[in-house]
Amino acid sequence: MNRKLSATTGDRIETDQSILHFHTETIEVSRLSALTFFEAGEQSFAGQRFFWQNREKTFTLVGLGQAHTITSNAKEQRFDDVEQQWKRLTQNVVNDEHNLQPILFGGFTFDTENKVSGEWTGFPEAFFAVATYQLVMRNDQAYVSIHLITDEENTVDALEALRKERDELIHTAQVKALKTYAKPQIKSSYEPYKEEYLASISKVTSLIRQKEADKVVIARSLALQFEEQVSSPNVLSQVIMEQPESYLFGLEEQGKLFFGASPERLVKVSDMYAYSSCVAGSVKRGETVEEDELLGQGLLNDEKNRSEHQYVVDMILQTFKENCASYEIPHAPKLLKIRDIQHLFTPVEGPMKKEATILQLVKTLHPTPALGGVPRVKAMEVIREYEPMNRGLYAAPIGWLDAQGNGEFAVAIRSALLANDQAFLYAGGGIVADSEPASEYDETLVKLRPMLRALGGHLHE
Ligand SMILES: C=C(O[C@@H]1C=C(C(=O)O)C=C[C@H]1O)C(=O)O
Ligand SMILES: [Mg+2]
Repeated sequence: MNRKLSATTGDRIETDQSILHFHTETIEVSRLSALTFFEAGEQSFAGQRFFWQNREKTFTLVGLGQAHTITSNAKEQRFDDVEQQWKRLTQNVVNDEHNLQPILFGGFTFDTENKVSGEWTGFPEAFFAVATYQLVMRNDQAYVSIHLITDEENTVDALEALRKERDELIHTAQVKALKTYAKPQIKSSYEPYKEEYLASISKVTSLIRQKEADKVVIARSLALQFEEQVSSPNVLSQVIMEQPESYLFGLEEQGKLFFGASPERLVKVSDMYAYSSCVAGSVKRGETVEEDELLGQGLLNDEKNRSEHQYVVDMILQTFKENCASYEIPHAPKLLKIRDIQHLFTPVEGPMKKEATILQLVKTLHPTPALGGVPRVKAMEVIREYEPMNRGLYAAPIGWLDAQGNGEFAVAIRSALLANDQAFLYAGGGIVADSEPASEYDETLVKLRPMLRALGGHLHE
């Protein structure tokens, strides 16, 4: 049975342009797979969908269609811009006892000053959407909301049409057996600027030795050409099966799907309490338990990796000191082991100051030295000079927030952009004084592996 939980009708929102009404209505549904719900939108909403699941698998979010989009090209102001637009849009949305509010999902690009054209050309510096049909799965319960944001006064017919389509989508998702997809067939692959990448590691290392910077993260890409077009549900089904210990995300926009499986939390806010994580320093998994332990212990004691890690800890800690009333942080990193790789990991948390918000934390934290470098501005200049690509949403904040200020953003690493019958996979690593090109290259291969596997590849496995 689908139970009706809440309805707010006709909240007035005054924007600069017009008066918008934000209608939301939520029902509880008895059984639903998030992936089949995503798939149910294949006919009508391909290109306007999103998928999100947290690492703990306690919160899953799917969006079909766009009731409203918020974009910004305001450079450093894009975080404030999105925050203000979202506040204005939700100022009258009433929270119900189930805390099922409309959710805004999207991301901010890595670097607004990057002018390199390519697969990301035309993508806004911030892109967020409120779904027309929103599925939230929390604590084993599934809720489907419809959202209608319009300047029309009379919405009776429009809402009725949305309810009808909602029921059809749920029905399709519930009765359709989960498809098993064949892996995409790769026709060819290449590593753009491989030589330039290797040369840049030497150059950046020498810049660091000359004290021009302390740490700079340099990334590269891998391009795949498929035999035929690859669908979003296909690749999402692969990452859901293959990467259970990571944040899973997918965002369709401009006919492409940006997706990934990231182990790295940028920030989570729950009732004005903030959580972040320092993830930097890497080694592969071992073939045996013993080798895995040895590699892990080696990583914990490795000076080069500990220094990569410490820059991240120092910077995130500074942000918590400024934005939180107090904070907690362990004195030494632990190991974070995921399928293909192990990282040094230090969690940070603390109660936020009254004026702090999730998007202000995202703005202050991005890019952490795990993805940018130290000092930040210099590192960004070095990245622009030595990385001949545009990162787009790779290494950037991706996630969600609600109208109450709760939400979570991951760092969009272990990610790829799927564009019809092509894909671009991205990976990088933290360069410090004693980095070596060959081992950094190998580290990127390990980091490319999850997306490569999901896309039917098996290079270097
Ligand atoms: C840059 C990436 O990962 C980051 C760099 C790491 C490193 O250099 O050790 C480890 C984790 C991430 O913070 C990536 O996966 O592309
Ligand atoms: Mg590294």
